[in-house]
Amino acid sequence: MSNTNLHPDHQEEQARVNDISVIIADRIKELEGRTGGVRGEIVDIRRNFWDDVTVNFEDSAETAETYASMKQQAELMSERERSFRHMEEQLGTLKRLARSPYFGRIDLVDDGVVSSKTDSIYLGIGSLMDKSGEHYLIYDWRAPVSSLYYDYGPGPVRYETPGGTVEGEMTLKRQFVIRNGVIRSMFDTGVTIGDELLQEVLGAQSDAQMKSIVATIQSEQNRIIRNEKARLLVVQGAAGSGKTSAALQRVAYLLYRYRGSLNAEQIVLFSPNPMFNSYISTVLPELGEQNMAQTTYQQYLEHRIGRDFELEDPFTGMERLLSEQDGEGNRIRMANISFKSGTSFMGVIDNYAESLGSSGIVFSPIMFRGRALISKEEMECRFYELDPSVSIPNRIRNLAGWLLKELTARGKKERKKRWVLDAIELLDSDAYLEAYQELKRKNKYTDQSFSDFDSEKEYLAGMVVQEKFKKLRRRTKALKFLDIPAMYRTLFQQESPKEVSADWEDICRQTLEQLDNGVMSYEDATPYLYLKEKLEGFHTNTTVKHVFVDEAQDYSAFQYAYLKRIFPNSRFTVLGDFNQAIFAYSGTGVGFQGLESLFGPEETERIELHRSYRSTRQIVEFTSYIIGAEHDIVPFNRDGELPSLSIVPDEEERLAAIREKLEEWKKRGLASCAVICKTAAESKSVFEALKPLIPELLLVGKNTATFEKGLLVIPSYLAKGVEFDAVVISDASDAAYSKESERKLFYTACTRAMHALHLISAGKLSPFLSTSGSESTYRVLQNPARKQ
Ligand SMILES: Nc1ncnc2c1ncn2[C@@H]1O[C@H](COP(=O)(O)OP(=O)(O)OP(=O)(O)O)[C@@H](O)[C@H]1O
Repeated sequence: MSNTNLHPDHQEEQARVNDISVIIADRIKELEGRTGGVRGEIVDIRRNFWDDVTVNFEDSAETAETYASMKQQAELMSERERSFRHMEEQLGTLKRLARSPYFGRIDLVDDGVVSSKTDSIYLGIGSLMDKSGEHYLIYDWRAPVSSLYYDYGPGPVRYETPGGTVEGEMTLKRQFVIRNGVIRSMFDTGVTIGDELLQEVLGAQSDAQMKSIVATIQSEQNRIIRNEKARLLVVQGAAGSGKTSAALQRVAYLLYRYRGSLNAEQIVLFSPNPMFNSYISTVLPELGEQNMAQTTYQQYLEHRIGRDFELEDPFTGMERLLSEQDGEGNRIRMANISFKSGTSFMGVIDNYAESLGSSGIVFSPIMFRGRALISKEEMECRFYELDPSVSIPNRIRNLAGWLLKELTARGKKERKKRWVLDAIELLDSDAYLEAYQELKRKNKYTDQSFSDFDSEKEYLAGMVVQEKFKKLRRRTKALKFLDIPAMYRTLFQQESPKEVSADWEDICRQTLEQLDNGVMSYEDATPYLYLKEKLEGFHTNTTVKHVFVDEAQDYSAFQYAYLKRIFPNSRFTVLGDFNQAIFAYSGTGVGFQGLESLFGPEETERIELHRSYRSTRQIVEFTSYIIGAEHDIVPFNRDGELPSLSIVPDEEERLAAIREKLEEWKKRGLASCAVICKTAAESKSVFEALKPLIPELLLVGKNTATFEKGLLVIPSYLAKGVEFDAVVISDASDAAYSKESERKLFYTACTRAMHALHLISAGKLSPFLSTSGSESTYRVLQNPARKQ
């Protein structure tokens, strides 16, 4: 990094930082005072709430007045609370600015201004005005003018503002690293922002949490962050090209740009696994914004259908496929997965659902005390009597209304039954007291003991039946009288729907077997939900305005079509890399690549990122060969050691080599080192063998909720999206990675390394390492690591 002492403007810039620091400190002091005052007011309002409200319920006029006065007090309190929250947010931003007020400066000469005065624009993570409130001392990085910093180097520039296009000349572009009020470094840059600063940022060690990249956003990333036109923004980017980073800064940008009309709860991010959620959780708060809603697609499925079935998660399916040998069973399973991932299966379900409009809906009888209180036949009869031109969900709702009425009527009949009389006798005295009070309130007590006894019994019988029927009513309201699992099953007992799949019969057999075991495989879950919603009505979420899908290559075309349907008012930003499409159901990323058809080309924009920032140049060159993309992926120019490979004779040596590497890296001070194994089973066995020798070793599994630094063993498919200082690929042999379907998995695993990558192979080497030309991208360590 350039030496700041040499920069001629250093003193002047430091003086400005000092001035700004004083202003920020004053503002903080003043705001803290005001915040304290508002806090006190809130405490007072809460404490005196009832003193300040005139409570009188004597007549309707008094009651209305009481409510009005309560409402007024409540409004006053929530207004105070709102301004308190706002001040707290401002305070948070000021405190962050105090540590590092800005990271960039651009000098602009506006072409349209006669005097051609140069404006110096300083960029930080929040804005700061001068005392008059008329001039910006610091511009928020998301302000329109700040875009110039990311998109241009010195020279002619243009940018859009709400008032139109502004053209001008950038005469200076300067970067700063300021920590605790002191300029650590500053330098003037050309077109690309801060190769020097980027070098430093990327060369640093990884963290348990992802960092914000606002100081070094690259122009191609800026296009993603500030895109406002596309209904569907598709980002295809190489591993480590900053897709997740761009997505998170985009959320921050949108929250700024649409402040007032968009809040964090209206943005949803689908992420690959729960651990990833923890990994990215600090980026937005660091930028002074709240986190968006985060979920995994699996969590969503579980929430919607987890009670109907044991839902297989994608990782279990993955583990099964990776561990299985090639064979007919596996071939059918692949055909099954691929068929259910496509939208043609959606068409099959549409046709099936339509046919259910005239016959075939399977109802579950409403059972009570071992008998059908309302039979399937009754429901069927009632349903198919309804006007067939009305949609199925509306007819179902109508049927539910009828069933609820029937439950009331049949409940009344039930009151005379022996079991009710028996239950009344077992009631406690509170129930009797309640009956007495209720009858008295309704003036049904006659003081004639016989009829009083009868009314009481009748009342209690009503109570008993009502209590028992509660569950039936609840289930009816939840439309549980529809037997969706049976209908989904029937779908696979049909004659082959026209030209759907040559493997239809095999697919049916395999699916039925699985359903009979009570397991819903991952590839069935969305189609099942789709059928369910076709019949019950779609659970759409109209409040969400932006959906982000990270690791977008892992979603099937079917899942995308479904997501579009449940978020009808939303724009979509999907970010993925078809070279990392490792799940069979993603059809090697077909759903992702064919996304244009979702909204049509007019509403879709596609941006490609070819530059990779995560790893050293050597690692990027090595990994690019694995997928034959050596000419497509451009490494950021950061040097490191060549990836290395140990060829070892046996398992024992393999473990010794892993241990040796981890110890070497630990000594070098690399804080996060991962041993990436192909499967969870292999991870467990490596972990168990090494744990006694390396006590701090951690095992990451699909349920691991937080991402931690340290020495980890992790299965390849869970390492998606995250990164480590150094990575050992525990088994780079032909036995582990040789099938074409495993190439992307191998690539994904290797691309997790930032600074160092080591591979170990016992036995024949994976063919993915022997692409012609790739030999020079790694070095083979001749001596196995084992120490005697
Ligand atoms: N403009 C940038 N400035 C600084 N760091 C960056 C920039 N862009 C990306 N990075 C860094 O590069 C690394 C990879 O970024 P990120 O995880 O967002 O990439 P990705 O495309 O989502 O990767 P993958 O697909 O492999 O999961 C991160 O450490 C991130 O901080």
